[in-house]
This record gives sequence, C-alpha cells and structure tokens, in this order.
Amino acid sequence: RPKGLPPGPTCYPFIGNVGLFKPSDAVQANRKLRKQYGDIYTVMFFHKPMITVHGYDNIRELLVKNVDMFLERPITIINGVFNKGKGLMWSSGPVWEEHRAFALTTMKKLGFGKHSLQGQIMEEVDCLMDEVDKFENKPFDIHHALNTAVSNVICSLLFGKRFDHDDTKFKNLIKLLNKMFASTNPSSPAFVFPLLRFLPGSGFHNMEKSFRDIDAFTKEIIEEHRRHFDENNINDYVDGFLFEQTQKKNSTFTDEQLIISVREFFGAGTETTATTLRWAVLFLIHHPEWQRKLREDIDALLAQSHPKMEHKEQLPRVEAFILEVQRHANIAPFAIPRAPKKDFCYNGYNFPKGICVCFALDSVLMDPDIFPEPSKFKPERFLDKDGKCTGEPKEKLIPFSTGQRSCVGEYLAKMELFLFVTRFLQKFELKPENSNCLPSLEPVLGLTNQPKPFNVILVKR
Ligand code: HEM
Repeated sequence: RPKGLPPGPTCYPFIGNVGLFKPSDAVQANRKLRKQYGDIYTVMFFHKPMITVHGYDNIRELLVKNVDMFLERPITIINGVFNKGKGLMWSSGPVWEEHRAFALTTMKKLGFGKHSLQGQIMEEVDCLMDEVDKFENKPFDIHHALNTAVSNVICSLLFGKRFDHDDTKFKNLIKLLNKMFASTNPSSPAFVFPLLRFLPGSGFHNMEKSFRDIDAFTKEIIEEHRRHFDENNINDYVDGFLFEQTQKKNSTFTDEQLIISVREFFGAGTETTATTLRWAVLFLIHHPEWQRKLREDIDALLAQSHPKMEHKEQLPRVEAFILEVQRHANIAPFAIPRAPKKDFCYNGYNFPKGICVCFALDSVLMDPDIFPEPSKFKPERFLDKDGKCTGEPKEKLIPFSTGQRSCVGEYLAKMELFLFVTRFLQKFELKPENSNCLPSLEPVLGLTNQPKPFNVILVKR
C-alpha cells in the first residue's frame, strides 16, 4: 500500500487484498473492516487502492463541505470501457456538468419536481392495481408488476410513452435489467480491472450484453422521435435532447451521449425505486400492526379518493414508514464512488487525485447514535412528540447520498414511494403466503441490496 494512504488489511504480493471477501458479502465485510481499521481505510485491488469512508460526519465533510473536490467519478469498467466517459451517472468534468444541468432543466420543464407529475404516476399506480387484481387472494410474486409500473413512469418522461404489462419486448428488457442489478457487484475486482470481466462468475460480462440490448431498444425510439420531431412540441427527454442537438453543432449532445444517459435513467429510475417498493411490501407483510395504523390514517383522510403529494404532511405515519423502509432496506449501501479532483489530505491521510473513494451510506443508515437499535424496524423513530415526521433522524437519513452530486431522481422517487404505498394500502390488505413462515428479510447484494423472491397475497378491501 502506498505510503500516506489510510490504513488497511495486510496486502499480499501482486493481488493486494483481492479475495479478502466475496463481493456478495461486501456490506458485512466492510462493517468488520471499519471495526478493525477505523472510519477510513484502504483496500488494495492488485496495485489499485480503494478508500472507504464511513460515518455521517466524514461523509458530510467530504461530499458537502469539500464538494468541489469530490464531484468526479474514478475510472472503472463502466465509464472506462462501456461508456467511454459519456453519460451522466459515470461521467466527470465538463460532460457531467453540462448534462446534469441539462437533465435537471429538461426534467423540470417536463414536470419533474412539480406536482403535475403525479397524474402520470397515479395513472401507473392504477394500471398496476388492474394488473395485480388478476392475482386477488392468490399468492404471487409482485416483483415484475412493480418493476413495469415504476419503469413506465421513467419511460413517460424519457420517451413520452408507456408500455403494456404484457408487451413482450419491454418485459424482456425489464428482466434483463433485473438480472443485471442482481448479478453485478461493484465490489468485484472486475469493476476496476475490466479484463477480469471474462472470468466465470463476473456479472460484468452480462452487463455489457444488457447495455447492448437496452441501447438497441433506445436507438429505435430515438429514430422514431427524430422522424416526428417538432421543435415547437417538446414532450419528453429525447425530444429535449434532439432540440439541443439542433442548437449546438459539434457539442457533447451526440447520439451516443443520449443513448447512454437514457440507459442510465432507465436503469437507475427503475430498479432503485421498484426494489424499495418490494421492501415496503415485505415490511408490510411482516408488520400487520403498521398496515393497520397506516390504513386508519389513510381512510380517515382520504377514504377511497386518490392520494396527492399535498396529503403527505397530513400522513406523517406513512412518511415515517417509508423512511424506515428506506433506512432498513439500505438498497444502496455504498454511494457511486467518487475520485478527488486533486491530491487531497483529510484527517492526516492522503487521498491522491483520481483514487477510487467509496462512501458507506450503510454506516449512516445503521448508525446507533442517530437511529437507536438500528436493526429493529421502528418507523416511530421518525416521529416527534407531536406525531410529526420531522427531526434529526429524518435530516440525517441519506439513502440518496448527499451534496451536489447526490441522486438526481430523489424527488421523483419520493413521490413514487408515497403515491404507490398510499394507494396500495387504500385498495388492499397484504398478507403472507404462509403466516407461520414469513419471507426472509435477509438481503442479497448485487448492484443494490435486494430482497429474496417472495409471494404476497392481496385481499381487496
Ligand atoms: C429509492 C430510489 C433511489 C435511490 C435510493 C437512489 C440512490 C442513488 C444514489 C445513492 C446515488 C449516488 C449519488 C452519489 O454519487 O453520491 C444516485 C445517483 C443517481 N440516481 Fe438515484 N436513487 C433512486 C432513484 C432514482 C431515480 C428514480 C432516478 C431517475 C430519475 C435516479 C437517477 C440517478 C442518477 C442519474 C444518478 C447519478 C447522478 C450523478 O452522477 O450526477 N435515481 N442515486
């Protein structure tokens, strides 16, 4: 390990710390490393160091107070090999700046961040209700239906269209995305050593194929948009991008940039929110007492009328429940890694320019000083003495990461979570397939922390 870096486990010649833990055990392994080496430590992937940072104060200090220093991504298989520096999520420097600003402005114009978007979300929730109606009183896995519904929200924004739950092509695409999120793990050495993706068991080989299929699907949609393009009628993200292309020749607004950004929005906008909703279903099955409490509140306020975002403040227990689901599910235990723009020193340790730095959001979500008894599911921790959902635990909950490069879809995700959960509870009672053997709460780590497959029974109210 190069001198001056944070401490870490003993390195072996050539391999460094490769093999120290299985990528699927990364969360537990990093908790253990923190106990041994403190909040900031280094693990070596062959000759490449990776620094991991734990704890709310350290993460705030680096991502918020030193915001300019940590806006870039390190070079990994995704940006180095697959995306070649393009896109939004994995780009750095001027490309990222320009396209993050473009994404935010365009999404805002299209209703992202405005309550008008909720009409589209509610339409999807209602289609989902029709879809799951088929399974009334029968155990079924809600995974695919949830993913389709959530994905359709993002498709409406990106392409101005939604897809049927039975559309075979779309169904296959969603399956591909699921497989990619379940089988790829950024703690794998192939993440920083792309050649290793060809070794058996590396999900990154599948990722490359999934990217190709998603991109082919997107290309067709872009061509369709191009054929019908009308600069006075910008209805979706692709239109907005094509308009920018007509205004800025020889710029970064290339077709390749569009395809990669769309793929990133499609993936990030589908899997994360749908996985959180699956966890919400699971926790509702495990906690019928919370189902009862939430339903009482929703019935008293809304009866069967449609929920709107304006109702969120009047339903503090629903909000607290969702926050606790996000905390407990811990779906992104590590934010997407960053790289310091220049050599940087923090707490006496060197952070060389470009080094891969991981921020363990998990260490905040499970911090007993902020969330006492963190392994217990306790939505009430987010409620103050007057029953309002405010206070330190809410402020310090950072599942979307923090600072200027935190999740761009946070507002949309929060809307979706509130509207989906509230409408579901209005319409159905959720029951386990077997009340003597509840489905597991043990997560499986891929790109996100996912629940194991489980069945639910929906009983119409
Ligand atoms: C519950 C749902 C979600 C969670 C927990 C989540 C979490 C995250 C996290 C932890 C990051 C990394 C931020 C960092 O680098 O520090 C991120 C980035 C990102 N997310 Fe989300 N996300 C969610 C939903 C969404 C949705 C719905 C969209 C699409 C609209 C989205 C799009 C993105 C994009 C594009 C980035 C990269 C931002 C950038 O690099 O500038 N996410 N998200």
